[in-house]
Formats: sequence, structure tokens, C-alpha cells
Amino acid sequence: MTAPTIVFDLDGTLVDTHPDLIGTLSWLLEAEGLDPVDLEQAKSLIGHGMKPMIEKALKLQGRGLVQDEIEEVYGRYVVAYRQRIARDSRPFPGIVEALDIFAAEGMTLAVCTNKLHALAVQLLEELGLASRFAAITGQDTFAVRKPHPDHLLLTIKQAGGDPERAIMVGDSEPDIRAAQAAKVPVIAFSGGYTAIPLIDMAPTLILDHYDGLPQAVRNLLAQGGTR
Ligand SMILES: O=C(O)COP(=O)(O)O
Ligand SMILES: [Mg+2]
Repeated sequence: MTAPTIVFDLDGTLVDTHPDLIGTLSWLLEAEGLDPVDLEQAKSLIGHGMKPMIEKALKLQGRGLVQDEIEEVYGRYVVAYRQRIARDSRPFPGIVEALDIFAAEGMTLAVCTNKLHALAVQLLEELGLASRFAAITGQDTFAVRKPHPDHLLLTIKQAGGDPERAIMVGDSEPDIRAAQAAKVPVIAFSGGYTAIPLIDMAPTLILDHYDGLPQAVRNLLAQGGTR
């Protein structure tokens, strides 16, 4: 039987990236002569990719941008973010231990993120985690991104896995919607950055701490074909 594949979202799920994502956003807003956005509000903008986050943050501060301006501001953001991508961003408590357990139990691990692929790889390399994953895919890896189910399904395929024996772990709407559309069970982590209450999206289960993740995964797998 194919080894189970556990697919992780990155921002707000594997790594608490908000200090560097929002730190760079604050720098950008200041450079534009705008006020910073409130931290909790800014966190809830993470999950659909950096360009939508920047656009929404600027709009909240009264600045609507035309397409050319968006591209220009986004380009500056990416250059600045790359330089501090892992300065303060750290894996969430308990997640590295859970990854160790999954690897020891022979499971395949993958990352499916709406970050740009190169930035996802850079972040995971700087944190010494990249080699644990059989596949790392970003918003620009395929023609579609989360919440499109194919982003998840193609990630599972790239990792050599089977959607019938896969589980998604994520923190926000794109993860939960992608998994539900792909008919893959989804564990939602409450320590991330969701804009919508997790309970309203009816994930398979909600976890407040990763101590419980290995057992939660074993239980779901024991329930048979996960689809
Ligand atoms: O960069 C983002 O907005 C989202 O990234 P995520 O898919 O890893 O949460
Ligand atoms: Mg996320």
C-alpha cells in the first residue's frame, strides 16, 4: 500500500511567519506614507498569497492601486521580504517533533503553500526543514493555487502519494476549501491566521496544539480510506 501522505500548509501552519511577513508589510506601508495595519487584522490577510495581502492592506489604509502599481509595490515587497524571511519566523511549537514521528512511521511529507515556490523553499532551507519534504509546491508551481483542489491533488502526486491515503493540515480558508473539494480530510490548526472562524468551515477536526497531531493523524488513517 502507498505510504500515507501528510500535506502541510506553510504560513500559519508549519511556521509562524507573521513577524517577517507583517514586518515587511509595515515597512512597505511606512514607505508609502501610510499608517500600519493592526496586527490581528494583518494576520487575517495571510493565506491567499502575498499580492492579495498587500493589496488588501493598502486598501484598508485608503490606497487603491491600479494593476501596474500593484506589480511595482509587490516587486519591492518580495525583494525586502527575501532579506528577512527567517529572521523572526519559527516553526510552531511541537510541529518539528510531529514531523520526526511521521518520518519514523514511514509517512511521506509535503508542503502545499500559496507562497511563491522559491520563497517557500528559501524559508524551509533557512530553517533546516526543506529536506524533510518529498514535494514543496507554491502558488506558481501549477496553473492553479489553493483553494483549487488541484493544487493539493497535484502536490500529493508530485510527492508520490495517493489522495485516498492523504491528509491536509492547514490554518485557513484556502487550505480547508481545497481539501474539502479534493475530498481529503483536513486538520485545522487554530494557532494560525484564519480570517473566518475555523468551526464555520467544518474542517475534519480542529487542533489547538501539535502535541495531539500524530495521534489525530493515526486515528484518521485508521478510519480506512481517507476519501
Ligand atoms: O503567503 C500567503 O499568503 C499564504 O501562504 P500559505 O498558503 O502557506 O498559508
Ligand atoms: Mg496558511
